[in-house]
Amino acid sequence: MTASNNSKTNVWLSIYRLVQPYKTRLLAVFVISLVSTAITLLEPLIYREAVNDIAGLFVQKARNEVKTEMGLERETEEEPAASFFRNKGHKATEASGKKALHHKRVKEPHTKTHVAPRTSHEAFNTLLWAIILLFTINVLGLIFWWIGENMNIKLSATIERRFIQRTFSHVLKLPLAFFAKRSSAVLHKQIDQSEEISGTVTVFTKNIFPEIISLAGILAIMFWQNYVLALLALSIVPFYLIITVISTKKLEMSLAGYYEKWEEVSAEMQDALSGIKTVKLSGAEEREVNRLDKQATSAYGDYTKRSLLSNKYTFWQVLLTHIATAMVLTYGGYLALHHKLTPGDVVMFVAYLDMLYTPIDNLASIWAEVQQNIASVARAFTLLDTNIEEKPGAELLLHKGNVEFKNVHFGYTPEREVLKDLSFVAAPGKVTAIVGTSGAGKTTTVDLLLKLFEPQSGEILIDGQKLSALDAASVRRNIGMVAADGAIFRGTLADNIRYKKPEATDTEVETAAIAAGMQTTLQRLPDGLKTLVGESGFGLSVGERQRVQIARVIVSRPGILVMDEATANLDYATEAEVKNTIDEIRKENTVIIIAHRYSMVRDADHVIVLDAGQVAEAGTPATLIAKGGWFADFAIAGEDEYEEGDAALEEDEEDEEDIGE
Ligand SMILES: Nc1ncnc2c1ncn2[C@@H]1O[C@H](COP(=O)(O)OP(=O)(O)OP(=O)(O)O)[C@@H](O)[C@H]1O
Repeated sequence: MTASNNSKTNVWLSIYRLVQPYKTRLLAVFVISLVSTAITLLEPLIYREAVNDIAGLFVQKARNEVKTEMGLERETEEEPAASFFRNKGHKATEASGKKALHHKRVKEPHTKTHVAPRTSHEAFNTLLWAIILLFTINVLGLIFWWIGENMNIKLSATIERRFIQRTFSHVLKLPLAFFAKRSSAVLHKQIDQSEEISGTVTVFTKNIFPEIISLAGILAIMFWQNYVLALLALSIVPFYLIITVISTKKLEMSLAGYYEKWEEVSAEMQDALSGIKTVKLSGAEEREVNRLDKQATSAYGDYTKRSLLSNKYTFWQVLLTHIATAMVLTYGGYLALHHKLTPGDVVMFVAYLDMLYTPIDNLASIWAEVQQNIASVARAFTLLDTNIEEKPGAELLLHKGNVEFKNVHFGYTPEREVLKDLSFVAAPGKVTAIVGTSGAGKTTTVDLLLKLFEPQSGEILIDGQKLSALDAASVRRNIGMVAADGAIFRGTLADNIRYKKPEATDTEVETAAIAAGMQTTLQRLPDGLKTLVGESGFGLSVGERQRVQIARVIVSRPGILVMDEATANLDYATEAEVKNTIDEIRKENTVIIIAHRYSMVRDADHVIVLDAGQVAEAGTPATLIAKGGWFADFAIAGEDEYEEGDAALEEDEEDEEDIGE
């Protein structure tokens, strides 16, 4: 089996697993769709009876004319309407009753080669019954279609919902390294294949299986009625199937690239829209449009090529059906002229022929559609096939929160080691600061602590428990992380603050907000904590967004607090407020601070200076300043900046006082 066949089998297996819980409902949709399709198979049989009875009227007329010529008694004809009312049990006149009784005779049946004579009232009756039956069949078919369609819609919605839930929940559990290589827009499109999946599933129960069964029914009736005509009608089918198979294969081949290009187009748009401010400030609108245009032109090119190819095959398919109809009409007409077939049989055959190609046509187009859907559904299933690397482990039993890195080596890629033999301890009840040049590996260090990545060698311990053996979720529950780029979600400010601890009370949320220095923000907002914050925390300044994140961590009362550039966007006054909160927290917790600003680490208990993934200096701020190394320079530069900031702050306060006076 080739790789592509193998992956296709996997997709079908995955689809099967997905729909298995809905077997009974799928079966019900199938049976109802089958009834609504199968019921219409009776139509041509009714046409035949009606056409033959009307033809029988002419036979009767011809017979009477011959009898008149020969001087024999004519068979009396009755007014059709009178006959109808009589048959329906209405009171007819005594005379007409007697007349009817007199003419009551056994209806001679039509045979394959002979149309039996019919009186006007017999032909009228048949016509009337044919109309009633055709109407009833169509209405019943419509009712079954309606019921089936309603059931199908509900089932599709359930399958779509289950599929999107499964894929989304799986993707959320994937390790962070997985997301680093992918655009979120592409991922979003890959996850959202719900319509295609339900379309693929229900097309089987609603269309494919009922169409196949009706096809078998039509063939059986055709062969039963006249196998020569049936064979003639079918002589075209092999050619039709060859075209269908070729077209499906060719159209399918062009699909994978086509989908990839579309994902690129939407990723391109999302990138530009999410970075709209940068786009505008860089005057890059035109460039972005041109970039999109290039991607879109290529995607549309593929789309057009595919559609033109599809039209070409449709043309040949339809032409073949016309040829088949012409052949059946010619031979059927010939047989009818030679009294070897009744006109009703010919009409019936043409009607069945029409019905025969409809399911073949439908099956071909449905199959092409399924192939199309499968290609995109396969992309979603590849996501599901991506292994959840976050292995389950033991629950972290947090005691005091002692963090220890022991000879840790780590690299994002095998070629480059980012952390080299890193060892340090962050003790409980103390603030440990990690500083160093940009790219030294500070964020990587805390990402390893949060189990977002696994070290290649060495060990990380929390209260003596090996991180590698612990459950990632339980580790993250116990560590509060405030990052510079943390997200604000759509919802109220309070919802955002209790994101890590949904059960937090309103008072807890409010206390945390105040501890994070949000008092002024809350006074400014009309609804306070109930204020809705939009996408990406729209309506909040960068500093305010950072304070929300600090409050989020404070409310969750983590045993270990990690702040990665958490106060970078705060003014010195707010930073001082946050530091007071940290001072409170540090009494019982382990605090790790990563900062580029000296003011944030000057009161730390222990400082680690990282340089190219290694500890270059370590000790208290005072000892490191005394040593006169990198930290000493950092402190001097930081003090100057802090004093400037302080002076600016004092000036602002004085100005405000002046205005107040
Ligand atoms: N997902 C990633 N894939 C590959 N390399 C990465 C990834 N994330 C970071 N790096 C690289 O690892 C190195 C350390 O990055 P890290 O973010 O830990 O540095 P940092 O000290 O926190 O820097 P900064 O102070 O600028 O935030 C950098 O050279 C960076 O380019």
